[in-house]
Amino acid sequence: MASQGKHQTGKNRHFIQALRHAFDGIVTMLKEERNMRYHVLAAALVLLLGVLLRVSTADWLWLLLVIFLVFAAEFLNTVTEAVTDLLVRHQYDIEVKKAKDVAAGGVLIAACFAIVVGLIIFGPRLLKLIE
Ligand SMILES: Nc1ncnc2c1ncn2[C@@H]1O[C@H](COP(=O)(O)OP(=O)(O)OP(=O)(O)O)[C@@H](O)[C@H]1O
Repeated sequence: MASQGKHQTGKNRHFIQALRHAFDGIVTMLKEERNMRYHVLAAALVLLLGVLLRVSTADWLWLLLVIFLVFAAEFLNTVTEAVTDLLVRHQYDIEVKKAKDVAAGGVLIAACFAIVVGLIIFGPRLLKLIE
């Protein structure tokens, strides 16, 4: 394993080590990315609503799909920010702007898709409750 002091810089040697680093990545997202915490909160509310309104198995699959799409888009957004910040060290760069804006656009598209799916699944049920 390549290392700088006690810090690993090379490939993982076994599955558990890879798993630990992947877990570190998830913890970092939750600790350092405010938007990720909002996504987790929104996902928890969606799951609670799904349980309360007893949605069907097919609806659960859609809800889980959009939740994980938003999470994946946010992870890619953070990777883009980290790598581009490393490249330019906070200097303005038009290509960095493009990369960051596109990555943020990906999150926005995924979030809009999630809202549409949520409205289709929960909208009629919530309206029935109100009527
Ligand atoms: N080095 C740079 N060069 C050019 N534009 C930049 C640069 N850094 C940031 N920007 C612009 O600022 C916007 C916000 O930057 P960045 O995504 O780093 O901030 P953020 O608010 O921390 O994002 P998030 O809330 O997703 O973590 C980018 O979408 C981009 O338009």
